[in-house]
Amino acid sequence: MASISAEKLYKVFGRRPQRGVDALENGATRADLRQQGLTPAVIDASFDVKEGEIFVVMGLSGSGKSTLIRMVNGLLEPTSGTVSIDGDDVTRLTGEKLRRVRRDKVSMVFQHFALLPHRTVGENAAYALEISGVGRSDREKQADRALEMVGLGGWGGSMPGELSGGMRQRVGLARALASGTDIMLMDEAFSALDPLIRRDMQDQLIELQHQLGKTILFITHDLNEAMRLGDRIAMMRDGRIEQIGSAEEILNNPVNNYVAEFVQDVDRTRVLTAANVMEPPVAVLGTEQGPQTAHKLMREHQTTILPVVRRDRTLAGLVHERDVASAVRDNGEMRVVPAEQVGVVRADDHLVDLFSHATEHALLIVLDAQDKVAGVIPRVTLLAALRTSPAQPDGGGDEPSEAPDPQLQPTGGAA
Ligand SMILES: Nc1ncnc2c1ncn2[C@@H]1O[C@H](COP(=O)(O)OP(=O)(O)OP(=O)(O)O)[C@@H](O)[C@H]1O
Repeated sequence: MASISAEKLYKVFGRRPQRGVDALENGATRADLRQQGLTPAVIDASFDVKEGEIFVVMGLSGSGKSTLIRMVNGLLEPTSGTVSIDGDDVTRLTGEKLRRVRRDKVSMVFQHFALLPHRTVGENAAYALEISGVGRSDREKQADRALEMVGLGGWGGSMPGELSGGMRQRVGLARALASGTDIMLMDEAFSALDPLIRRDMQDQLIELQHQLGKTILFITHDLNEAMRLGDRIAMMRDGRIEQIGSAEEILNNPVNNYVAEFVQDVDRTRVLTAANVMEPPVAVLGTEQGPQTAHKLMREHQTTILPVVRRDRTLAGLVHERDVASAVRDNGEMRVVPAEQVGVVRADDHLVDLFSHATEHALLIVLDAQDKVAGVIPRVTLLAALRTSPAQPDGGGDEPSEAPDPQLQPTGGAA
C-alpha cells in the first residue's frame, strides 16, 4: 500500500472553484479560467509515494508545488480529488481525526524554519513531541538522538542564536526526525542554504533515508537537487504533472518537449548513479561452490567472470574463466580474486566518479547500502553511459574518448 496517494487532485482558487474544475475537465485552459477570475494551481494531479522512497515534486515558481504539498498535509482542502495517507482519506477527515493523522504520521520541514529563539536547540528539536504531549525525559532522549543523526550531537544545550543558518536548518530536520513519523514532507527545505551546505544536507538526507526508510515527499524548484534526491520525480508545469519517473527515465525518455528542454543541460554523469546503469549479475557463485559449478555457470550464462558471494550476498571476490578452466583441468584449487582487488562501487556513486574504476576493471561490482551485491556494470556499459552524456564538455577534462584506449579493452569482461 502506498503511503501517500493522490488521485485526480485539483485546487482552483477563486469564487465557486468547482466550476473551474468542471471547465478544466471539459478542456478549458488556464487562461480561460483566469478570465473568469479563477486560478487553477493544481490540475488533475495523481501520484503514489511508495513506502520508503524519496518522491520529489519539481517545478518552477508558480507551478503549484506548494499548493500540492499543502493539500497532502491537510492545510488546504482540494477543490476536488482525494489524498490518502496510509489509506486514510485526509480530504474527508476533520477535527481531531485529521489532527491525529497529521501529528502521528506526517512531519514537515520548511524552507525558512523558525526556531523558538528562547528555547534551547534540544527543546526546539523536541518541540513537536512536546505538542503531542510526550513526557520530558522521553522527548529529550528522542531529540538527542535526532540531533545526533543530523550531526548536531552535543548542541542540545545551546541557544539557536549560536547556530549558523545551515545548523538551524538541521534542527528543523531533527525536529521532524524526533517526532518519529514515517512520512516527512519537505518544502524547499534546503533552498535557502549555501550550495556547499546544501549538498551536505542532501547527502545527509539520502543517508538518513537509507538508515530510517522514511517516506519523503520533497519539493524543489532545483532540477539538480531533484535528480540527486529523487527515487522518482514528478515534473510539474502550470499546475499539471507532466511526467513521473526516475531521473534516468526522465533523462532518457522525456514525455514531451517541455520536459526534454528542461533536462537537456543536465550532466547525466553527475545525475545517474551506478544503480541506474547496473545490470543484475547473470549468475553468482557461492563461496561454498567449486570450479565445476563455476565452469558450468560460465558456460550456461556465456560469461567469463563471476562474482563470488557469501550466503548473505556480501562479496567474497571474483573468479575468472582462465582460472576456473585450469582448476577444472588440473582438478585443483580455483584462484579467487579477493574482494579488495575487485572493482567495487556503491549503488549511489555517480557515474562521473566511476571513470577511474573503468580504466582498471573489466567488471564493476555494485554494492548496496548493506554491502550486498546489487548488480554489476561491465566496463563497456559504463563507457557507453559516460559517452552518451550530452552535457559532456567538448574535449573536456575527463571525458572518455570515442575509442577507448586499447589497453583498457576488457580482458575478461562479462559478455
Ligand atoms: N491562496 C491563493 N489564492 C490565489 N492564488 C493562489 C493562492 N496560492 C497560490 N496561488 C496561485 O496558485 C499558483 C501555484 O502557486 P504555488 O505557490 O503552489 O506554486 P509553487 O510552485 O509552490 O511556487 P513557489 O515556488 O513560487 O511557491 C500560482 O499561480 C499562485 O499565484
